[in-house]
Amino acid sequence: MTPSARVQAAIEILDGIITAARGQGPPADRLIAQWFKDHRFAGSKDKRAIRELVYDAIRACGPVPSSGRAAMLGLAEEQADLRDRFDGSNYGPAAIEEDESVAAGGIAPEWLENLLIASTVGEDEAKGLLARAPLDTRINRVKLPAGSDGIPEGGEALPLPDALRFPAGTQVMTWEAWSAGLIEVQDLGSQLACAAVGAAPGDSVIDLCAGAGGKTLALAAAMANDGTLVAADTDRRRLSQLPPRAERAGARIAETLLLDPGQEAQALESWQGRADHVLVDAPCSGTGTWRRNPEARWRITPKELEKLVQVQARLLRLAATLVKSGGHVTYVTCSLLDDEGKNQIDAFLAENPDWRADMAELPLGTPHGAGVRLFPSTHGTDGFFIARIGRP
Ligand SMILES: C[S@@+](CC[C@H](N)C(=O)[O-])C[C@H]1O[C@@H](n2cnc3c(N)ncnc32)[C@H](O)[C@@H]1O
Repeated sequence: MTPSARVQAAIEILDGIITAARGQGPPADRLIAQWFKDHRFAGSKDKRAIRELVYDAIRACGPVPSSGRAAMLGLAEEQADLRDRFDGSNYGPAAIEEDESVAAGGIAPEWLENLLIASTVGEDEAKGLLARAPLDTRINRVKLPAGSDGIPEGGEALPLPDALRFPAGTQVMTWEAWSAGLIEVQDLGSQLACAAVGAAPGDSVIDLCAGAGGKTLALAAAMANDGTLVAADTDRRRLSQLPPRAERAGARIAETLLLDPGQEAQALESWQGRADHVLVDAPCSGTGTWRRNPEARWRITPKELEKLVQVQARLLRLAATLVKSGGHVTYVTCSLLDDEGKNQIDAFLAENPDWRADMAELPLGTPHGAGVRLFPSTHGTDGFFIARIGRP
């Protein structure tokens, strides 16, 4: 493909991504993969260049652009030589007309930028949300006890002993060590969230929003496969991905529990006041994961955010009923918005003055309210809020 044809391909894909973002359609990655499937003439170099153009354009536009072409012209404001690709050549984009619509830059739609500012996220921290993420892994101590061989070479050591960082794009999933369950792909921020729980062998632990089990597997490893570990979620599809992952990782103690939305407490009735730890990795806007899903900032709406905040508050209160005296709830969101983090814990502690903030000591994190925040720019992780509170 010519360089201009690649730009036109990226414009077409961006059109699909913009439509999907407005109508809650498939994520960008899936739309890109579909385009490649439908256009088999694109070679591997074409694919790499097109993917890069698409993601660069998404990152370059704060608000949702009016079209893929407007988004690409927005990117051309940063990468001036891109304008030369609008040459009207065969399969290339038509020449640029005067007064054409050019998508606005910025970090995110204005309402979201305002919320980030109100949540004291600085300009550099906000920009860092759109950086490229490296590839972090966790050594699975269930299968690779300390001192054993088999740890992949070349990884950068990180402030958690089992965390190793590789460059973005490293194909870890093709490695024998991954197939054998010796390592897991997991952002350092997620690993820190699991460390904050403080789960130990023999404990009873509930991972209340387990999804496909990324954190469940880390908890099983921290518990050395000894104790009780319930992985609950309302999403059948995500939860169904957990048992095969647990099998590969040798996480024998993980048991799944599918919840009915709105009926979670009934399904967990037998757990009232019994758990040592409950992890609430709450559903959230995902402002901390824009490095991986930059188009997520075009998808979220104020109304959806409001609904998420309500669900988070409900799940936090449910979690509190499940822990025993002396037990802990660890509340985590991959968001930097205070409404989804600090304010949730502040409100809970105000309503429940007998509970106390009892944050675990972590090697990274900026104190924020009763917990800490992690920033891509400062800590090299996804953005997170993590707090741990204790029942008297
Ligand atoms: C941030 S994701 C969890 C990611 C997962 N813990 C991991 O480490 O891979 C939030 C999860 O909350 C789940 N969820 C949403 N509403 C829920 C509810 N009412 N009760 C339990 N889980 C819920 C979603 O299905 C989603 O899997």
